[in-house]
Amino acid sequence: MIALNDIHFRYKKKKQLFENLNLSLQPGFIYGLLGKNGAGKSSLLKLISGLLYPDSGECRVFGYDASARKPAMLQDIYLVPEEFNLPPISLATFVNINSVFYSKFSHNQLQAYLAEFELQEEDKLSTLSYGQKKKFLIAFGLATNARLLILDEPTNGLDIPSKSQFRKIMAASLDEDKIIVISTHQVRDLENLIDNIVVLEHGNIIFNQNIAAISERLAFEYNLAGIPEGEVLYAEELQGRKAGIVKNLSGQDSRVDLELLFNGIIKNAPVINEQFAKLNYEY
Ligand SMILES: Nc1ncnc2c1ncn2[C@@H]1O[C@H](COP(=O)(O)OP(=O)(O)OP(=O)(O)O)[C@@H](O)[C@H]1O
Repeated sequence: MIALNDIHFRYKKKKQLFENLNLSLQPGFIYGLLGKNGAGKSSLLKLISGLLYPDSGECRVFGYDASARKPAMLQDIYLVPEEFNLPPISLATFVNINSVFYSKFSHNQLQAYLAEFELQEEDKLSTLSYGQKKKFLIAFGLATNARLLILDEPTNGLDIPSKSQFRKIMAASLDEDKIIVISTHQVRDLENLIDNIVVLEHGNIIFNQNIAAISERLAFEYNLAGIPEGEVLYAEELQGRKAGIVKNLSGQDSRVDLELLFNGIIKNAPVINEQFAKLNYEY
């Protein structure tokens, strides 16, 4: 489990980014971390992986203090960053150098992922496109079998077939011990993949719910004509019509539209959160 307790953090000469931030992430789930540019997603991921230290509070990863960066913790974390510089060596050499840090690294799994992403081990990293480099890091990260896999904008640069391969591979790689955190702007890429949505805004967690609760409480409509105003929680123009989020009064689970949900949360989080107040109380 990962627990962030009362985290305070600011970059030098910048205003406070996180103040009293609390978050808990459980094994067996894929978390989607969403937020506008500058909301604090990458900073939060760096705090979790011990690359940034909180000014106060603590971040515990599988019982370890993340900022201590103990080897036992580090071998159980893999972060695929949004931006990276890879050395001009072959994929195979990169794997030989780096796999030793991960005691559960599987060369067989790596080969299967590389084949899926159509990458050759003898290719030089410097000759790969941005999307191919990203796919290589994702494949390497999965093959580490780290219990915490963090992916910052993983689908950025991936073509359409690679995005669906990515979703398939991610879903298949999750087991009850693993926590996968995916940060992205491309919310549609996470559809049918994530179990929980965490939305950050100006360093605050403004929404944190699981998909099952969302599909039970909210419904996503592409034509709001005829829906009583009191049931509409969020509306936006979509191809000349009004689309939006409504209260789910049908008793049936809805199909969650992550883009509408994200827009609704950013526009009016309290109204959306209100729908979950009873649910939280019940638990
Ligand atoms: N190294 C840094 N030094 C100073 N300020 C930083 C640094 N990195 C990020 N920030 C600031 O912290 C805030 C959060 O940035 P962060 O990169 O965590 O956001 P983000 O949600 O990942 O954004 P994006 O979606 O654009 O990648 C921003 O205001 C940013 O300017």
